[in-house]
Amino acid sequence: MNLFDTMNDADARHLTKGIVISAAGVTKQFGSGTRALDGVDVDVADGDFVAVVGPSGCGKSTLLRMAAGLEQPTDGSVALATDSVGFIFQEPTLLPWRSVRANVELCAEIARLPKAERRVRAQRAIDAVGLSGFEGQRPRMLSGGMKMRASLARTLTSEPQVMLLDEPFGALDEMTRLDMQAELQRLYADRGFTAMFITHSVSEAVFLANRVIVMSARPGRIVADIRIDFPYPRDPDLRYDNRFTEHVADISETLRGAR
Ligand SMILES: Nc1ncnc2c1ncn2[C@@H]1O[C@H](COP(=O)(O)OP(=O)(O)OP(=O)(O)O)[C@@H](O)[C@H]1O
Repeated sequence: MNLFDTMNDADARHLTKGIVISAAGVTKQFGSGTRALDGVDVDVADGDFVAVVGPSGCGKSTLLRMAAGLEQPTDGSVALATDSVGFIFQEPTLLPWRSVRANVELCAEIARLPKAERRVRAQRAIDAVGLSGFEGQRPRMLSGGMKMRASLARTLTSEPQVMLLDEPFGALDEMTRLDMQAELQRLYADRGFTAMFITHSVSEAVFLANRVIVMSARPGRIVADIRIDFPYPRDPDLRYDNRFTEHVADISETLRGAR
């Protein structure tokens, strides 16, 4: 399906062809008086993998929540070209009374996919995130990392056109995190969804994204927008490539100046 077939009129007014997420002049002032974002302009093209890095509290989650329609800007506008969106929060948010399999099937169930199709997709996603053998477990039996894997599998099962990910791997141990990064970029290479991914890890951003956006301290503004041109799928050894470490050094330097 063409993304733009699903655009509603309000979105269409804001979006030019090929742009899936568009934030224009976005400012967010909370009722508490906190000004989280200040004049943010960003366009995410169809098929882009955009990572967003920035100091803690600079408004990254707020921007992502706006893209998902969970928050409204005080000024400016945010438009999304599709309602096929998967959101992965910092917390895995699994239903405790459901098994892993039943949790993973949930999005596909809500999307009313036939049961057999749900089963196949859920199993594929469970295998992809390394949870095979745990299908019958309840969430309380899982480690934090396994819960996050189940959450990722649940979102993958509905095969969203846009994935909005808010520090999904932040709670994982280093080895698991590297495995999940490898898995996510492989899935991205296979499925070609559009992604907006928030992280505090510059090397995670460079490994996953074809574009890294650096935000300033609150109120967040965009201070850099860097292309990362390594082809997908990416080999984990890319991390030892000089061009990779140069990107990490440049972005880290920009981040230091943005605090
Ligand atoms: N609903 C809310 N009401 C009031 N203030 C809020 C609300 N949501 C977020 N904030 C404030 O807005 C600012 C930006 O928050 P946000 O969570 O977007 O930042 P962030 O860059 O994602 O932070 P972190 O990297 O620490 O997760 C913070 O100061 C936060 O306390």
